[in-house]
Amino acid sequence: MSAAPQQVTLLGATGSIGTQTLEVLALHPERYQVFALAAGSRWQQLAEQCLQWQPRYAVLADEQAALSLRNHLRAAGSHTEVLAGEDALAQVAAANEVDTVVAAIVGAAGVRPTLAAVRAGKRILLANKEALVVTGSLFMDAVRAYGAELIPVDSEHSAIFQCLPRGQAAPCGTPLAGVRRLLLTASGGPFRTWDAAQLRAATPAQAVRHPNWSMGPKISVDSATLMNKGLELIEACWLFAMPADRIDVVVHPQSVLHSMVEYEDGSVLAQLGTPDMKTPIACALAWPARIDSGARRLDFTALRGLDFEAPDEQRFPCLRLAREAMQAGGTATAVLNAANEVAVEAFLRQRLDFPGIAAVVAETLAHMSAPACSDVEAVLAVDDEARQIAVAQLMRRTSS
Ligand SMILES: NC(=O)C1=CN([C@@H]2O[C@H](COP(=O)(O)OP(=O)(O)OC[C@H]3O[C@@H](n4cnc5c(N)ncnc54)[C@H](OP(=O)(O)O)[C@@H]3O)[C@@H](O)[C@H]2O)C=CC1
Ligand SMILES: CC(=O)[C@@H](O)[C@H](O)COP(=O)(O)O
Ligand SMILES: [Mn+2]
Repeated sequence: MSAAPQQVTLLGATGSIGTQTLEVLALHPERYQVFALAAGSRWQQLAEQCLQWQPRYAVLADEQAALSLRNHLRAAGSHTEVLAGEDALAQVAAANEVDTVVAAIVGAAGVRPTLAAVRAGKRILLANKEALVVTGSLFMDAVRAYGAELIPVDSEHSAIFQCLPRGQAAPCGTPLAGVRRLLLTASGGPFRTWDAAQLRAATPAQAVRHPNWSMGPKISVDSATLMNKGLELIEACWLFAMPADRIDVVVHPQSVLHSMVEYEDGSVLAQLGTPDMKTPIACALAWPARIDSGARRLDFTALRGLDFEAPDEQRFPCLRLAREAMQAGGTATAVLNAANEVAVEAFLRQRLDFPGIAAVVAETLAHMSAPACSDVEAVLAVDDEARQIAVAQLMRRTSS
């Protein structure tokens, strides 16, 4: 007898990870059913997805956009119930009927809905790295306390997860025995070979043109500054209970080798594949089983070589800032993330130049004490304060 299909809630359905998740789900209708689709405000995109997938619920954070979606779906004869607001995101993440929650909202906006899924003990497929960067130990404590299952979707963390002994990966709480260090690969982004003068003139259109991956605008800019690798270093610290000084970053411009685990005996295990997020998404969905992802297969005879080099923290200081924030502890990583979100948004709106992103993050960190917090709402209050300080730093820079 075949098992009943898993019920999936997809947070961030209209985004890059969200749409690629639906592509994978479409290959396996016997294994997965969509229970809820959720996004921020782009109701037309969500409407199309709802008409195709007929989920029980559709949720938009934006109330006005939810009204438009409700009217549209009613007129089209859809039975999908439309909900609005942050509480509704948490509701569909925690609903009893749901087995798996794909956490693919971008930024700290994903903290509360993702934690709702954690507290309901769901199987969580985590793309929303910022949720972990912001809440860190509170997030991992909740995973353990509520018996949730956490499977990484981020390509590097999926690679590490696959290279660790099966069944012993996150959330272990202590570094795995026998593991010496983790090696995170970085593409180096679109500006890998650019000098300081070129970086000062870099435009948003150039920054979002990633050499290997097709992704949303925020993470694409993070890749260009190397803040993405900084956020991933913090993400790896929490997921694999590794201190920051046992995680190295190595630039690998081809993005074919997605990260590595070095063991005490000198063995280094790596996971390889074409740069296509459908592979880690399918891996997380079916883990420990393996299913077709629809990704193009890796043709070794077509590879022109795999290159590796050290990251340049002079030109790309965000990686160092992230490592230092992790080592500082308290809520420093929440401050780093909040300032980065403000600065990236300003850069995308052409209100800040490219080097200004790292500068605003550094100045915000310097202006805050970043105390340790014992609950998530207190961390989110620090996030809020950091955003206000980052905006003040932005205004100071643009008025001088
Ligand atoms: N794209 C990729 O290849 C990878 C992404 N990730 C991570 O996955 C996450 C998503 O990235 P990506 O898909 O690129 O981002 P996108 O910008 O493409 O999509 C973001 C999604 O989040 C939704 N969203 C934004 N704000 C809110 C909100 N306040 N409440 C509810 N939903 C909201 C958007 O809805 P709307 O469309 O309505 O605005 C959209 O569905 C990020 O944390 C990123 O770092 C990790 C590895 C790879
Ligand atoms: C696909 C994925 O996981 C992204 O986080 C990707 O790694 C970004 O590439 P960079 O290595 O350039 O940050
Ligand atoms: Mn990644």
